[in-house]
Amino acid sequence: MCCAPPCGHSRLRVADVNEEGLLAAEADELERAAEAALRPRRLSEFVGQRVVRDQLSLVLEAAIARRRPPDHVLLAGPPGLGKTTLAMIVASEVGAALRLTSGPAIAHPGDLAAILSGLQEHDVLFIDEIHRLARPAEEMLYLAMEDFRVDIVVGKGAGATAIPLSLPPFTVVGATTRAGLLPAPLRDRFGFTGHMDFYETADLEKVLARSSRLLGIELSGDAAHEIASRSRGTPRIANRLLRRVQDWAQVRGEGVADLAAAEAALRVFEVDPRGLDRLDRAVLRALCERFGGGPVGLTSVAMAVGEEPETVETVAEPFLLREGFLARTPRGRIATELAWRHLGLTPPAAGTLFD
Ligand SMILES: Nc1ncnc2c1ncn2[C@@H]1O[C@H](COP(=O)(O)OP(=O)(O)OP(=O)(O)O)[C@@H](O)[C@H]1O
Repeated sequence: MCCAPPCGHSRLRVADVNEEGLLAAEADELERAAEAALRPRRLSEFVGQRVVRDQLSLVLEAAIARRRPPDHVLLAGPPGLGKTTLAMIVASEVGAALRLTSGPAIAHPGDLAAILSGLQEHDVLFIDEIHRLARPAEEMLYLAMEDFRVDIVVGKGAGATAIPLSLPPFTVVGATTRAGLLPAPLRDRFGFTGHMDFYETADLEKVLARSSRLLGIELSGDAAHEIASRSRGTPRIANRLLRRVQDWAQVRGEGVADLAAAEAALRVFEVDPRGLDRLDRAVLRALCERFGGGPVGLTSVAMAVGEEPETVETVAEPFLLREGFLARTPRGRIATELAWRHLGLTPPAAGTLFD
């Protein structure tokens, strides 16, 4: 995605992007549109995450009864579990408008001041990747969240003055994949934190059943189970795999997403029976084959697979850790015996694995 306006990148610059870049941008856009079409709009349509759903439902019902905007909400958890979807649901359940931004898009406090001063009463401001807000913007946000006020600084140096601007009551919904990186003063300003966890296979089957109805594709129960169990506990992945199974069924199959179609499509897209994809296997292969099973630092692993450390840490690692393919130690990442065996490699002799 391009940066916020102050970065100076004009939209016309897109014309300079090579064909591959353009195709990638278009593919991203299509992917986002397909994802948006499958988003639940109300809390009652939101599958799974029972604890967070019950907690949020209470917070929202109480706010509606008091005719007040809900308390600020922080949603923490790995990517693709439904944080953006829940932020949209918060706005629609209380009948408010939703404004969207993200930590990296707010480079200067002035960017945040512009967003805050444009808010209307009861708006819901969604800040994705809130842990990536720059420190001065973060401090401005504390004041806005607590006192509904922002200080606009006019002038520079000794002559600078702060003009206080009152804001209408509003709700911040922050999303983070790295709750531990949020400074305590910011964390404390959220009245409710929802900790989102990976979904059970049965819940993902329900997500898939709903999505297949919306996509107008016939999905058999065993195909739904197969797709769900290879989706790494993540609805975004489940929906994405469903669309690839739909492609396969329509182009190579009989138009029905049955078990044979699901297995064939997942083979084409290199999603293995444990749900590991190319990046997961590349991480494990680098650990085992290049670093002898570790321990090795995140940056070295990321360089070995040609990805950003943050991508490896937030996209591949949570699943690999949870499934027991990887362990984190103070000295770095290590591949477990399961990882070696999954790749068809012989683990080092017992007792030497974690040395
Ligand atoms: N509980 C759910 N029920 C049905 N569909 C869901 C659910 N949670 C997520 N989805 C679907 O998964 C997709 C990804 O969800 P969403 O964008 O809200 O995730 P996210 O946690 O905000 O991800 P990121 O952190 O990467 O921004 C959406 O298309 C949405 O339709």
